[in-house]
Amino acid sequence: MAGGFVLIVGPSGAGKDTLIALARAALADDGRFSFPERVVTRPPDAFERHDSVTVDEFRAREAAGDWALAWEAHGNCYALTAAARRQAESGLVVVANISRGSVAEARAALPVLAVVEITAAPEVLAARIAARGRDGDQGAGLASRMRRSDSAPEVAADLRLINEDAPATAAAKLKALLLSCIER
Ligand SMILES: Nc1ncnc2c1ncn2[C@@H]1O[C@H](COP(=O)(O)OP(=O)(O)O)[C@@H](O)[C@H]1O
Ligand SMILES: O=P(O)(O)OC[C@H]1O[C@H](OP(=O)(O)OP(=O)(O)O)[C@H](O)[C@@H]1O
Repeated sequence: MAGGFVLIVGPSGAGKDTLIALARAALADDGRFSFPERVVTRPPDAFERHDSVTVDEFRAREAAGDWALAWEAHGNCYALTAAARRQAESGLVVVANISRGSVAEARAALPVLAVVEITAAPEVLAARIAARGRDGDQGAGLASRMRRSDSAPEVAADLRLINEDAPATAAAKLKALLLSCIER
């Protein structure tokens, strides 16, 4: 089996973290998959398991070559680690959420098995972000996330999931795509 990344992208509120968490739970006993934590300069929260670091720590680790892919958005710095890349290179299917703007760079620099775009109608996104209530999800933060949805680049995705029904519906399709990566 050739390992590599399955990259999850889409606008704020589409359900990326939700579907990744459901797929991770469904595949928890399957050692062929990895769902590594991203490194983010955001305090720990209940919405996404991530490795929370300061900006200074992020920059120091960047200088040390610790990142496989890094980007900035919403006033935060984000990275996938070199350790995650080594997992992909050693044969695991590594599932991670990145920026739509980083897809081309990721395809050029990393072993990428598939890009999955999660989406939903703009009014659905706005309602979900407002209801989510994470720091930055209200007022100007909500407006900025919605503007970013509109201005994002077209994504060359291998699978597009419209997550407007129950989360389990799209999560089952994501799980099927992940298992198909193993069988290639
Ligand atoms: N299919 C769905 N139906 C209803 N609510 C959903 C669905 N998928 C996700 N949500 C909710 O929408 C909000 C945004 O989901 P989240 O996974 O944080 O999106 P993203 O990571 O793409 O920004 C969360 O509060 C989540 O519980
Ligand atoms: O360039 P974009 O495609 O707009 O994506 C920018 C960032 O936003 C999302 O992160 P985050 O989880 O912080 O935000 P979200 O939950 O509101 O999508 C996504 O995972 C990227 O890290």
